[in-house]
Amino acid sequence: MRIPFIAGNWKMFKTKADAVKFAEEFKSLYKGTDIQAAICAPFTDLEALAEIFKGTDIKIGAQNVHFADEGAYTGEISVSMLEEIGVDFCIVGHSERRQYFAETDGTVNLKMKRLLDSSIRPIMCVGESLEERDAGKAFDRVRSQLEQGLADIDAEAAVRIVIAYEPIWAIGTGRTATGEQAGQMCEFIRNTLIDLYGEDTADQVIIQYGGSVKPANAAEIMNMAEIDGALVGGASLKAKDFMEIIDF
Ligand SMILES: O=C[C@H](O)COP(=O)(O)O
Repeated sequence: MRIPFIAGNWKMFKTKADAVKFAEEFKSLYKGTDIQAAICAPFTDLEALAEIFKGTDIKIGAQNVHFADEGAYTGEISVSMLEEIGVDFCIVGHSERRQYFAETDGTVNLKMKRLLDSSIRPIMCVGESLEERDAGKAFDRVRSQLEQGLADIDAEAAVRIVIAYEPIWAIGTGRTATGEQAGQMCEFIRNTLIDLYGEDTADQVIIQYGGSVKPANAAEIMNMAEIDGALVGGASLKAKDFMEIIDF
């Protein structure tokens, strides 16, 4: 039985003061639902969010992590540093990190393995560009991201993974994939997971859709059979909008 999971990804928005304001408002709106909710915030906001959400079901997530335990990696953050402040989830391989920070399927795989060896659950992002979609290569691209990102990860670990399907052409553009397009790719992801791990394991993996999810289209997306949740960018920045998505 998969518990639906809706996570906000704040990207590089919100100072600590902004985060505290959001969290207090969101906590007052959040009445507890059957949906798991989380906010993936900038590193500098995480400790404050952990403190405010303590004792609630609202989880917190980071947006990136380094795969090494420690070392001379200026500007990086380790898994233990995140664990120490009570982080529950961590996004890995978001298309913006692939595009602007040279994240590759190889580094995604290293980060996935390091996180799966910790208490933090990874949210691994996959998705094709518009050129790939137009060239009929969307499914090949996503399959290759899954195969490489999940290389050498066994079924026992794989059940803790969240996969977020985020078509790059739908991120921040207002151009959402239709429920049918998103549902079709998420079904393909489930079938790929069946090939890699067998039905029992694949059945337990949460698959989210991300890309211009808003209160107005959340129900259409969430009602697709193989979509278990959403990774929400822009619309997670306002407590009321994010709550409306969770209450779809
Ligand atoms: O991680 C979230 C996605 O990049 C979607 O962002 P968006 O909802 O602003 O399109």
